[in-house]
Amino acid sequence: MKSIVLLRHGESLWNKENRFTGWTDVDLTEKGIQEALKAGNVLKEKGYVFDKAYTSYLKRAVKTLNCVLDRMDQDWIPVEKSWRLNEKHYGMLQGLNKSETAEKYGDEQVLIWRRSYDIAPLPLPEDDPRNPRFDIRYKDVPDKELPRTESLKDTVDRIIPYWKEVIFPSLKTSNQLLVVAHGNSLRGIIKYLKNISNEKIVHLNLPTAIPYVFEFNDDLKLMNDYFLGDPEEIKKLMEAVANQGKKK
Ligand SMILES: O=C(O)[C@H](O)COP(=O)(O)O
Repeated sequence: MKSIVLLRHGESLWNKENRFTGWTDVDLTEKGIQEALKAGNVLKEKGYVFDKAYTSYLKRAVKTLNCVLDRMDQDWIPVEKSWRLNEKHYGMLQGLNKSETAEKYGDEQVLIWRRSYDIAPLPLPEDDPRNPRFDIRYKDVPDKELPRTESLKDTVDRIIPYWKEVIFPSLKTSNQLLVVAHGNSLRGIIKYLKNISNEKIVHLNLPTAIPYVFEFNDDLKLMNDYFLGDPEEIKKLMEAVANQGKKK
């Protein structure tokens, strides 16, 4: 069986402060580093040997990947970074506290901004210094492809071509691949892989740094998917993520 392991980064500073992050490049907390190292231990214990890893341009994902590979003593494997694996762009919500935003606009509106398939938060103004066009790391990305906000659909539209053209085809010549990315960019990939409806995807909340394994047969057909960890604990972590967008 071939497998692709999807992993959300460990806790970031803004996860800890419960702020919308999106494309803001915040670092991991100490807890986030420990979570990433733990994920590395789990993958090592299960005997994973990755042929290649993929991650985003954001340091919380890059550093999580580095911690995982360090723990596995697989620091040497080829790694490809792509802006296409970045988190959903959260537009004008970036930096705001999620539960304060729920106090102001209501839980339901925040759920729409966080989890609906095709509704995006208000965009950053064109001249906002946070517009990715002013960030040197995106200098090779055509301006029209750089978001100032995104719905999950927009995220899927930029990520799935990369999945189909780069990540998935490399499974033909590999056995195990690792993708370290973000809560919503991974929700987009999972929606595509499992053909989850626009309505059902609202309820998927990914915990930080819990490996999610997708197994494929030799014809690259998806056979099985499961998290590595205690199901009860994972359920609680998922509920905690869902609750981050509610009033206190
Ligand atoms: O960008 C963010 O704020 C997080 O990475 C994901 O947040 P969410 O769970 O609120 O979508």
